[in-house]
Amino acid sequence: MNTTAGTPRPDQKIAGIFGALMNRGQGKEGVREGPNAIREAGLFTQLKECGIRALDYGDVEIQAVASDDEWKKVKYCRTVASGCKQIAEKMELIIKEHGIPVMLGGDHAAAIGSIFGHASAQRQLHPPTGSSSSELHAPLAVLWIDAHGDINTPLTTATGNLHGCPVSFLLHEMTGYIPHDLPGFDWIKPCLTADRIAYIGLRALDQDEMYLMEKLKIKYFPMQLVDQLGIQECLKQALAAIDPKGVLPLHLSFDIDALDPSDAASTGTPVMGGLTLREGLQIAEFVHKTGRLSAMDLVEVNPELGTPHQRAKTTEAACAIISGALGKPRQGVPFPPGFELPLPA
Ligand SMILES: NC(=[NH2+])NCCC[C@H](N)C(=O)O
Ligand SMILES: [Mn+2]
Ligand SMILES: [Mn+2]
Repeated sequence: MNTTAGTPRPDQKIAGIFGALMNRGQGKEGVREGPNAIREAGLFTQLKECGIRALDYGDVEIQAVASDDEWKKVKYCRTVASGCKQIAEKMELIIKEHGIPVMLGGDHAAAIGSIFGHASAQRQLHPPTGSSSSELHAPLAVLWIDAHGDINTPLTTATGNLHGCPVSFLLHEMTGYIPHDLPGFDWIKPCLTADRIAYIGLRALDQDEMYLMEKLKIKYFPMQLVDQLGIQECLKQALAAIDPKGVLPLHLSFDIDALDPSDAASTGTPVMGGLTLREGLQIAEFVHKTGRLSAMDLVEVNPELGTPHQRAKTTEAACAIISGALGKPRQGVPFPPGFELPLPA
């Protein structure tokens, strides 16, 4: 290894990486092994090689709440709710310590906690000015990369899986759709308006989700638009919609199933016809380039699914996307300012 590798770049915030061992937002247990599989695939080494500083904040264990019976159709709502609360606290801690939290999932229900925690921290850093719009939403915008909309409500979900519902808990416009007596979730308050979230990669919206997207005028770029416009144009338009002035801290919530199963098969709800890894990397790099990445999720890696080869590809893709979002240049290892290659004496 050459001596420039690992030279920390002082201009950069430290990434605070933690595992959210959430596996009750859907039925496949192995997704709680996602964070360790991503670590084992070499995430920290890769970051270090590029001079990107990162700290491992350990894991948030999800404690099973006793007698967590289904509420109507919804499965494990008390367990998911209490896990998300801990995740929110972890996010706040990392942001208070001036880091960029990177949540490794776990299933996407964990994003209820990560985005709520991110929003609370931003609110504390930038208290509302008293205007009605600043009261309404915390200063942040969310880019949601996914095959799915994850905007089902506890009443409309067909599967009862909360990983298909996180966005409905976060939007002010959805308040009326969240039942008051849903056990465990009394702590969660919406923290975003629908104009602050955009989606890329969609190809499996449920009927009610499609209705909500249209009704709330959410900006979304399904796969056919990615094909028609190209990923760069989708990114430009998505960010212009959620952050027209280009000033907001950004939360990148990346579900690995946004990628095509040929690049990321080890995930619980794969859908054909997805983003290429290269499009995924362009998303990560685009967000990095704004200089406003403030937190990210990389969720739904389930190393117990697929062949060993598919598992290796999926975890490698996850590492590459995280590294890209944190500033790894795709061409290789960067050299620090002032570096000169020694000549032979
Ligand atoms: N985060 C995910 N992979 N979500 C998949 C959701 C699938 C389906 N729409 C559901 O609500 O159950
Ligand atoms: Mn998904
Ligand atoms: Mn998702």
